[in-house]
Amino acid sequence: MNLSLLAQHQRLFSVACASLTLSLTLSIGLGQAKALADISWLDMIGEGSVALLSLAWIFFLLVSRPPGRVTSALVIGLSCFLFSAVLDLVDEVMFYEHTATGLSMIESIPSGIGMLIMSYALYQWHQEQLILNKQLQKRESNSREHDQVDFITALYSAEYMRTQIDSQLQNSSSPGFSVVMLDINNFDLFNRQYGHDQGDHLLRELSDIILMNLRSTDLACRYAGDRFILLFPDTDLRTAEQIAEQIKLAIANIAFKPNQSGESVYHHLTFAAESAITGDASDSILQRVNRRLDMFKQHGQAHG
Ligand SMILES: Nc1nc2c(ncn2[C@@H]2O[C@H](COP(=O)(O)OP(=O)(O)OP(=O)(O)O)[C@@H](O)[C@H]2O)c(=O)[nH]1
Repeated sequence: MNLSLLAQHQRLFSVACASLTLSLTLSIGLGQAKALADISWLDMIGEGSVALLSLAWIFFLLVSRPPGRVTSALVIGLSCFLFSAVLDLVDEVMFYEHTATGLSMIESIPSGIGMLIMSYALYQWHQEQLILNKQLQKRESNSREHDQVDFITALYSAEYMRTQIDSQLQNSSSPGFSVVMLDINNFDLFNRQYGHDQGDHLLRELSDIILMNLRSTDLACRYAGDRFILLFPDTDLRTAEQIAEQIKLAIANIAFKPNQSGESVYHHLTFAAESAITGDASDSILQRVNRRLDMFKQHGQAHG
């Protein structure tokens, strides 16, 4: 599990810990232990699960969401809820003679406030998701299959591209789409000079530049290693080549800074394009464009 986001949430982590500590201190400090015979174990299991799951939700939020308004509101709301859930749990094993009314008020108010804050956060999350969906459109086509995502670039894999090409072939009576395959030149040398991590970082940055230069209907996937494959629905070969040329130009002009140093490294791509022809299958069109790209690379040509 990747815990790197946790380091960016120290304040929210403290809020959750403070809520847990305060509720435990209050509920244990103000009460007296019940006799074992008076404890309802069924209630303990039910309320214990609510408290534990609230803690688990906070943990998963902290390790999976970046800092921001939505994350803060969700964690603060859940921490309020956790506060009430812990009081509720502990009063199964403690009884409160003099403070019962005060504690029951303290117990019910934070969970209500927590629910309100979380409802606000969920609405904000919904708004955030609408924006993210727009950005995701070029990463994914008609379906979402997270087991086909390449975790380095967050682009879909070649397998996903095959399914999307197949659906293009099935949906149109005469195929009217093009594909482009891009390959980074001398990526092996870059890996050897700056290390594999920097190579991964470069793949991510290049993916972002590729996406930035696509239209909302196009799709980019990682084919293999330093090869990317693009799908342009309803697009002729010439237009697809023009877009690929723009991507190539954009990448050639970006100064990549390995290890955040002052050094600038520029990258060049080779690409090949193919249009679908009658009788094509996803494999045949991918093989054609792959072969064409290999041919260009062998002859040192920029593109076809
Ligand atoms: N960092 C990183 N490197 C990868 C990954 N997948 C493949 N590679 C590396 O990509 C390199 C591809 O090497 P080549 O196919 O020779 O490509 P190239 O060096 O760009 O050579 P040309 O295409 O002929 O210019 C190899 O060093 C692989 O180890 C990855 O996920 N991350």
